[in-house]
Amino acid sequence: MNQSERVAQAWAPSHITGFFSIHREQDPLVSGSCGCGIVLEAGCNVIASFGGEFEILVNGTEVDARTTMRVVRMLSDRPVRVECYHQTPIGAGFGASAASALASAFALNELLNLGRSGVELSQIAHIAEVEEMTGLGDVVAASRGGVVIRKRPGAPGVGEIDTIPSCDYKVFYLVLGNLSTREILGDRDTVRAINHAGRVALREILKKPTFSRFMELSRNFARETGLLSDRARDVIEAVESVGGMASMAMLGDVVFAVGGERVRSVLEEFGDVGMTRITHSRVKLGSHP
Ligand SMILES: Nc1ncnc2c1ncn2[C@@H]1O[C@H](COP(=O)(O)OP(=O)(O)O)[C@@H](O)[C@H]1O
Ligand SMILES: CC(C)(COP(=O)(O)O)[C@@H](O)C(=O)O
Repeated sequence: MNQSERVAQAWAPSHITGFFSIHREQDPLVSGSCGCGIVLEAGCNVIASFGGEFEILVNGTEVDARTTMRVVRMLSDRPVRVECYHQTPIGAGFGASAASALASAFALNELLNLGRSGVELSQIAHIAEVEEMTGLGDVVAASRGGVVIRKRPGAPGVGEIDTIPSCDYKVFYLVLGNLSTREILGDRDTVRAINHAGRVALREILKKPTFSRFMELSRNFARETGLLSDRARDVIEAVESVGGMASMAMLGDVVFAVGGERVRSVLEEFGDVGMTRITHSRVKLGSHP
């Protein structure tokens, strides 16, 4: 196979944040977020190959994927084609931009024989997310897997994280609408509300790091920040009425829920229900079903 025919593949998990606080410094490596979230079996597959020009396709369509383009420019000075195939919705609080940035970094490292380490590549994806304001803590979490507590902000290898011991719970989700992370992170009043509620939630989860406590604190966070839409609140109450647990995926108008088939039935009354599960997998080479 000549070099121009080479391709490299990587996969990274998506991630839903339940609650967070924002920490922005001059240096993107020490910028990020604190909080807690769940890493998902559904993520993003990336195929990298050589091309006549720099090209990024997202689900088959050429788009202005600035976060991923930053990753490309940090790793390659020759034209490459990066194809991102998402297994979760985009712009809906699933950390899709982070998953694609991570998987792109790993695929390009393989394609170009760069010899970078996992932490170095994850830091490049984190920098791209922070500088494009499409995320703060998703890369850190997706680099670890499971239910990840971000105790101190910063890129992989810089921030401090821990985990909540958990099973790979089945996670249902209902997409009610999209939110722009960039817009929300740029709104001063919302950021102030997020930081206050996020600090309280982090303090509480560290006292009792259990999955049910995470879900309870996430729901309270969504209410206290004013980010929870009326419709999402109705959905969460309906899930809780059958003994399930639910909250809002940050930052998307999306409800995520756990609690078995009775929860799926309740959610189906409100619209099309997606399903994935928590995973302890993390970014890796190759594709992932
Ligand atoms: N490869 C990519 N795939 C999807 N979105 C991308 C990609 N690269 C950059 N983006 C940008 O990231 C945005 C989605 O990021 P965000 O609003 O944080 O939501 P989420 O990360 O939860 O999907 C997209 O609207 C797009 O502008
Ligand atoms: C919540 C958010 C700031 C954005 O998440 P998303 O919209 O999925 O990119 C996340 O990056 C985090 O730091 O927890």
